[in-house]
Amino acid sequence: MADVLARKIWDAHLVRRTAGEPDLLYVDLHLVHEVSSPQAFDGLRAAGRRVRRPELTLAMEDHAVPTEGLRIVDPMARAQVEALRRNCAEFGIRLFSLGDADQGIVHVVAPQLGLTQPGMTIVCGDSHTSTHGAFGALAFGIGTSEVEHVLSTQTLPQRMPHTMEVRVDGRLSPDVTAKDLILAIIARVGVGGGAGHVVEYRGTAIEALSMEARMTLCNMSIEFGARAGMVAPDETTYAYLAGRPHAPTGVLWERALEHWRGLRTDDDAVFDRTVALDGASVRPFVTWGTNPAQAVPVSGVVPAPDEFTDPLVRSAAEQALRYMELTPGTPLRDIAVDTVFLGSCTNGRIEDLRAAAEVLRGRRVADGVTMLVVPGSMKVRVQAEAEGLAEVFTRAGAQWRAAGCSMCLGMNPDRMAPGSRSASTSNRNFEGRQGPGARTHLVSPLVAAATAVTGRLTAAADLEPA
Ligand SMILES: CC(C)[C@H](C(=O)O)[C@@H](O)C(=O)O
Ligand code: SF4
Repeated sequence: MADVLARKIWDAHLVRRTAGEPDLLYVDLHLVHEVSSPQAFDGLRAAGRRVRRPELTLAMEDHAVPTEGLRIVDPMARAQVEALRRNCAEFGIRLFSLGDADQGIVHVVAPQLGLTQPGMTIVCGDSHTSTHGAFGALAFGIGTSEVEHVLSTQTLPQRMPHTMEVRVDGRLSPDVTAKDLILAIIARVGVGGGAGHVVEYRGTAIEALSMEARMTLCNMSIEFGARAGMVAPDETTYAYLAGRPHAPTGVLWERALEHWRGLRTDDDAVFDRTVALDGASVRPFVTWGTNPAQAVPVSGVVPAPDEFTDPLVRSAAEQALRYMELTPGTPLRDIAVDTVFLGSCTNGRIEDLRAAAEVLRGRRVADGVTMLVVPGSMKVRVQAEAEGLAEVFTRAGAQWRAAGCSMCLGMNPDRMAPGSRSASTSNRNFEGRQGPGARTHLVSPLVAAATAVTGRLTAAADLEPA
C-alpha cells in the first residue's frame, strides 16, 4: 500500500504492536546530554540495570559548558557535567567532553560525524532532535523517563503521530535562508500548527536546499509543535554523508545507498494534512514577540494585537509587546539591539558562519553592540578558522568562541543582562530564554550580521556597500 516516508521508517523499526497499546520501536541512535540525563542514569542504577547498547549511545557536554576556557564555575552546571562524566564512565558510553576535538552541540556533531543517517530512528532527551530529520531519519525528542527506557532497552513505546506535508515550491531568493523559510512557515501555521504530527518538507524549494539548510528547517519543526520534521534523502544527502567518519564505506556504502534510495513517500500516498507555501514569496523574517510564530518580514512593522482575530493569539501578542517593550506600528528596522548571537543548533554550522562572514567582511560591528560568534562544534570552529572566517569576525569586532549551546539559553555563562535586546540566530524567543528579562529577536545569520553592523534590525540587502 502507498505510504509516507515517516510510517515506512516507523514500521521498519517495529518491535511489538499490540492492540490498545503504544507501538514498541527500536532505536538506532540515542543521543544524551548533561541536562536531561542525570535522573535517567540514577533510575537505571537504582534498578540495577545496564545500558543495553552503549555503542549506539553517544553523550555530549553542550548546554552547561562555557565557550571561553575549560573551567565550569556555576555549581549547578558543574554538577550536571560531572554527573554525565561519572555516568558515561560507569556505563561505558562515549562522551564528547569539553576540550575534546569533536565536542559541540549534539545536533551539530552527530550529523557532522556521519552518525545521523537516512532511515534511522534517532532520539534524545532534547526537543531539537528533530534536526536529524534533515537526513530522512525519524528523529524526535523524548523526556527523561523515556531516556531511561531507551538506555535500558534500546526501545521506546510510542504512538505514531499524524502525518503532515509542508510543501514549498518555487525558488527562494538569494537573500532568503532556511531560517526565514521556517519562520515564515511557523508564522503561517501558528505555534500549535504541527501538534501531534510528523512533518515532511517537500517540493522544489526544499530539494534545492543544502543539508545545513535542511537541518535548520527540521530543527525548528518543534517550534510549531510538530513531533518531528523530515526531508527525504536524495543526492544532496548522500554527497554530504560520503566520507564522513561514521558513514559506511566500500560495499557497505553501495548497499546503504540502495536502501536509502527507496526511502521516499510514494506518489499516491496521502498525508493527514497539507500546507503549501510559495518559496518565491518568502522574505527575510524576524520575530517581534515571545514565540516563534510572532514574526514578520524585516521590512514590516510591529503588529497591533487587534489585528489578530483569535483571542488567545491576541492576548499572547499583548503580553509579548509588554515584555518586548514594543509599540504597534514601529518599523522592525527601527528596533535597536545591543547583542547579536550567531550560533546554536539552528544556525551554528559552517554554512551559517560563511554567510554571516560574507556580510561582515570589510565591515564593523556597531559601537555599543556585542556580537558573539559561537560555532556549533569544535570541528566547525577549526574549519571556520582554516577558511579565514574567524579572522573576518574578529576583525569586525565580534567575539570568536568555542562550541556549545552558549547564548541560545541561559544555562551557561553566555547570558544576556535583564532588559537587553538581541538579534539571535537561535530558535526560541521565550521570555527569559537568553537570560532573565532579556529580549530576543530570532533572525537568520544574514540578518544577524547586517544587524550587528547597523545596531538595528537589518536585512543584508539594506546595507550600504562595504
Ligand atoms: C535543555 C533541553 C532539555 C532543552 C530542549 O529540550 O530542547 C534545550 O535544548 C532547549 O533548546 O530548550
Ligand atoms: S543550541 Fe539551543 S536549541 Fe540547540 S540544543 Fe542547545 S539549547 Fe537546545
